Amino acid sequence: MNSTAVAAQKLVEKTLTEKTGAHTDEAAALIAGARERIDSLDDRIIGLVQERMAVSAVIQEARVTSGGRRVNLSREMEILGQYRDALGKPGTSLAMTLLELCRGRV
Ligand SMILES: O=C(O)C(=O)C[C@]1(C(=O)O)C=C[C@@H](O)C=C1
Repeated sequence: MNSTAVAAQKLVEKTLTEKTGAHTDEAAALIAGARERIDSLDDRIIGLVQERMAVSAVIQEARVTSGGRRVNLSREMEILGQYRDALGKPGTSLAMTLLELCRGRV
């Protein structure tokens, strides 16, 4: 590497360190790699949420078309319990947000 390349590389490293909040290059590299995995997981989670919304709409449409109510509270209680059992109290909030996204899309 010539001196310009070394200077450019240093600039990149400094930026990476600043971006991650790490105090060593090693930690900055680890964090950058892990953030890529998180971005990929978040993409998949968003896709799954969108898929859940579509499936929920099919159920609600069938129920409403058959003369029933769009919302089914006993089923919502089951879902809230499942998330709370798996994730603790914040799981309940997550499930409520998911149900809010899924309700009313018929
Ligand atoms: O399972 C159902 O009966 C649904 O309508 C799906 C769903 C959900 O998104 O999980 C949505 C609305 C209901 O109030 C309960 C649950």
